[in-house]
Amino acid sequence: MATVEGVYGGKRFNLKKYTFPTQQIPRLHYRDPEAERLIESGQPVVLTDSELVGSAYHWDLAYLCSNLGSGQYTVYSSENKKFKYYDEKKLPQNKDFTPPTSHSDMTFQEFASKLKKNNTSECLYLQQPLNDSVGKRVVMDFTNFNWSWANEQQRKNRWGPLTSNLLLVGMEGVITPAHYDEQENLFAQIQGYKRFLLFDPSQFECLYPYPIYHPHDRQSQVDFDNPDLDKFPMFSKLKGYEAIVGPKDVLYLPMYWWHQVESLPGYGETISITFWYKAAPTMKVVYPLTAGQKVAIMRNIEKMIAEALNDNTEMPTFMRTMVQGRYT
Ligand SMILES: CC1(C)c2ccccc2-c2ccc(C[C@@H](CC(=O)O)C(=O)C(=O)O)cc21
Ligand SMILES: [Zn+2]
Repeated sequence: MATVEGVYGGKRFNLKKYTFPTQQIPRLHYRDPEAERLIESGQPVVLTDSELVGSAYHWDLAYLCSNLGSGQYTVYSSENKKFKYYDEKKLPQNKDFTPPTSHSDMTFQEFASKLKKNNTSECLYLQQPLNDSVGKRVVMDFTNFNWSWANEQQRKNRWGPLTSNLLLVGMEGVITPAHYDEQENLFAQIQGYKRFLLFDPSQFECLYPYPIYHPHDRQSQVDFDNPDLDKFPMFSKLKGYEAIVGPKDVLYLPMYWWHQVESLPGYGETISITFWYKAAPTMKVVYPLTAGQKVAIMRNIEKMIAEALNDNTEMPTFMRTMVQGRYT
């Protein structure tokens, strides 16, 4: 895989080279009116100086080992550095699906010792909602997050309720392949560097997500390292954005925006915390519809058809019949 050298904030990074062009995401002080405008209009922006998780800037593997208690943590394991999320609830209706990663529960101490052994045959990614099983110092750090600013953003942008704070600890080099989420996300980086590749929701037609009933729903079918342009011709039209997110940075990642996230090698394990907010209930539909709203409409239609047919194997024929020679 070809790499290109990137310099950012005086640091050098080995960045994987892809076939599509990208441009930089703005990086602004969190109180900059332009930053507020971008968030308000659902555009990604890297925010500095927010101290959103300032009380956790001292979190490192050792501190978390001593203060996360002996609770069980979900640790994903992959043979190839890629962590393609899959929805376990959809496995029964997809008999021939083989999960690309496995996961097991272990204490944080067990996870940390595996990281130190770094027998890099196995790639590990800890992903765990922060809950009350953590030690009291971590609870203290959590309560001291900059909630007044986060709550202000939630109110001003009419986001729904905060649904979860995920603690993420990844081995350097792990990659979360391209997908979109249905929640607003304030992504706070504590340790290490993550490269975000971002794509506007209108790039849906270039990224070919799996069918809605597939365990990889919301993930792109395209292998970014070896795109099959016969199967996915529009991928050659893809245009993206990118940002390197380092310690103390917060990335506002708008709902429905596609993202691929790479824990950049050479700077140790990455520690991040996500703040996921449900979407605000759409009170009054305003036209023209946004690209994200059109994705939501497509999802609802796919769900309805799958439910009505009650047999996913009929979906391809049904969808083709509806569109071929009529809407093509
Ligand atoms: C890949 C992994 C560990 C995972 C496995 C199984 C179920 C869920 C998840 C999950 C959810 C969120 C992230 C964080 C981030 C990507 C990144 O930072 O790597 C991201 O996509 C986001 O913040 O929206 C990462 C993961
Ligand atoms: Zn995501």
